[in-house]
Amino acid sequence: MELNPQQRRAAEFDDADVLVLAGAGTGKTSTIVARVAHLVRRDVDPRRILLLTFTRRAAREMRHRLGRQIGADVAKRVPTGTFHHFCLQSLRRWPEWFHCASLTIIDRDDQLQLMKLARAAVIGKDPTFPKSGELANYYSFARNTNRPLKEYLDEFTSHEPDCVARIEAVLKDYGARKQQCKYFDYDDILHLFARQLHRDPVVRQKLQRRYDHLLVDEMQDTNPLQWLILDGLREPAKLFCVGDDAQSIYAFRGADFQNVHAFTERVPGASVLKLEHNYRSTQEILDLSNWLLEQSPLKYDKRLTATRGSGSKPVRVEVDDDFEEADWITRDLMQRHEGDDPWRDHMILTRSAWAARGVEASLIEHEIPYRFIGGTQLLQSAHVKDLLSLLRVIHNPSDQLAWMRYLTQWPRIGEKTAATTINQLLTLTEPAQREDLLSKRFSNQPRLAESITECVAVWASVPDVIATAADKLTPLLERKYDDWDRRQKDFKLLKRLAKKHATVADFLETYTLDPISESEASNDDQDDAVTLITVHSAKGTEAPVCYLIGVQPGNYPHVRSIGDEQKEEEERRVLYVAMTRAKNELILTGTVRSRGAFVPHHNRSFQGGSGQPFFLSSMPDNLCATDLDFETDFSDGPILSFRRP
Ligand SMILES: Nc1ncnc2c1ncn2[C@@H]1O[C@H](COP(=O)(O)OP(=O)(O)OP(=O)(O)O)[C@@H](O)[C@H]1O
Repeated sequence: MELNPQQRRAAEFDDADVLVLAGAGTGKTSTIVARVAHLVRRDVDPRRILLLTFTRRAAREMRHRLGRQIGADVAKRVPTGTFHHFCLQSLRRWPEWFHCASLTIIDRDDQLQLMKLARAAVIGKDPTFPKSGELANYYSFARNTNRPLKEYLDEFTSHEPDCVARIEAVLKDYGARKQQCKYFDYDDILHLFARQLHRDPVVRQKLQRRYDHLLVDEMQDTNPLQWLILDGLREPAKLFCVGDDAQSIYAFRGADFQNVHAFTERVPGASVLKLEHNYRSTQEILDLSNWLLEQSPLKYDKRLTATRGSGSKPVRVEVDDDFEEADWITRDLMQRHEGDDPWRDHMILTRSAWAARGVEASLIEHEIPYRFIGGTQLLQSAHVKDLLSLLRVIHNPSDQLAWMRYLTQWPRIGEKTAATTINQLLTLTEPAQREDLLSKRFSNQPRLAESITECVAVWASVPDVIATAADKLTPLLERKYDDWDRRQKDFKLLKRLAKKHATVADFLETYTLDPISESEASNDDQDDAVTLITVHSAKGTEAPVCYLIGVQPGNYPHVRSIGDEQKEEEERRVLYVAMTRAKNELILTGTVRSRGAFVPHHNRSFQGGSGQPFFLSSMPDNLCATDLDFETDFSDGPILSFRRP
């Protein structure tokens, strides 16, 4: 692929720090990859180029593309990964710099468990007090935006001072519990790294000396904490950041627009370059996407033009309910497949895994191979967590949540017995002492201690550890879960994933940091499959044919965001990101029911009957074809069937 002059200028820009503002599909991934290749050809040591991406998937894709340009061996030497991955690796590599000898990364579920304990201890029973999920969000948001908790609570919540003080007390207790169990939640990783980087000049100097170039993808979705990390690492290293303000969809996690908008103020002398030619989509798809942005009160100053020229108009398909929507899509997919289109050319985009359950069921029913990215997370399933609890207690004997899960899954061990046992376990320092305690205390359950001993014996081989754990726990779990036949296949997936990891710690951490979905794991090596994907996971992806489901009032903008201008605006960008994934065909499906209100068939105009705002309600007719423009077939199944023009 030949770079265009704008892309080449960016890739080879050697004068200063640079921000590349790149619209959707304008080749930013291609440009970043070309930049790394350019630097390597200019004799920069690949190990001194740090490439930070938003997801593990994006990192894999970059490494793959880079391999094609400079050879896989050289590409492997370029440190490439997410901010979390990079920071965690640094903490592990130089624990003395960060004062963190051993740590266990906990996921959102564990975080909530721990928060529940803290809330119960400090507040007791008070249904009016914020729930654990809300408290965890406050905690995370304050840290990602790098604000003191009180300042954040005062500014962004409407709680009374007394309540703010109680929230602070719960979060303090949560912090103490974390420390006691040697837990690190997701945000601690960045926080600790950034804190040391800025507090300790020696650490800062050592880290700064390691890199000559910092390349950052999806700059618009970085948060203030991530900016602090970049700011601490730059100089003499040069920044090369690529972003698109119209694709910023992570404000809910603390992403900060200013990292793009205020770039030149923060990095004196930096240049801003633009990529404006879209290579992905046909002009009709871009016309609709451009129109959507133009409706915003924010000035995005963005009009994408298609280098590919004209194609077919996006299509709106209006359905009565989720079933009809699912049916319509599977039939359309099958029709296309019969016409020799491979499954992999099709992507179905959804707001959430929950919203896609109808479509997923229909794909299964019709035996259409699919991969769900962003769907049910493999490591979150109860039976998988049961198995992982065994690995976790060996990896970190202070891991109280894992002990609780591990012990209480055995018959006749309740939370009380488990809690007293855990208290005793925490006082012991040697593995043999713990195993001894467990085998004596639970002599009627010999497998409980045996499982630990046998896993420890094969600890050096991750696949063997998983196989042993699965073997020991299966008789137990078989009895616990009614649908064991369905569940046990996940253990096979775990064994397959295990092969990719050198240590159990790495295995546990990788998927806690960037969870993998059940179907993603099972269809990892299946080449020809439809992609079902949440819009938030879809950044950086594309497909010739994209179905965007649930395009209806109540979803765009989402009911929860209505009335909050910033959130509504983010919702617009979510829809924009979704639309701009399509290369040749974009199909928007949605129901005409909204909050129980039904719009009569002849009145269907995608506006819903409830008066809820809807981004497409004033869409000019010429931007989309509707399914009603095509032949209607009442003979079988769904009311509307669609024939491609
Ligand atoms: N110079 C070029 N010539 C031909 N095709 C190109 C060129 N640059 C990019 N492309 C193609 O355009 C498509 C989009 O490129 P890429 O994925 O790099 O875009 P992006 O800017 O990262 O997109 P987004 O931000 O929307 O995810 C890809 O299929 C890529 O191969």
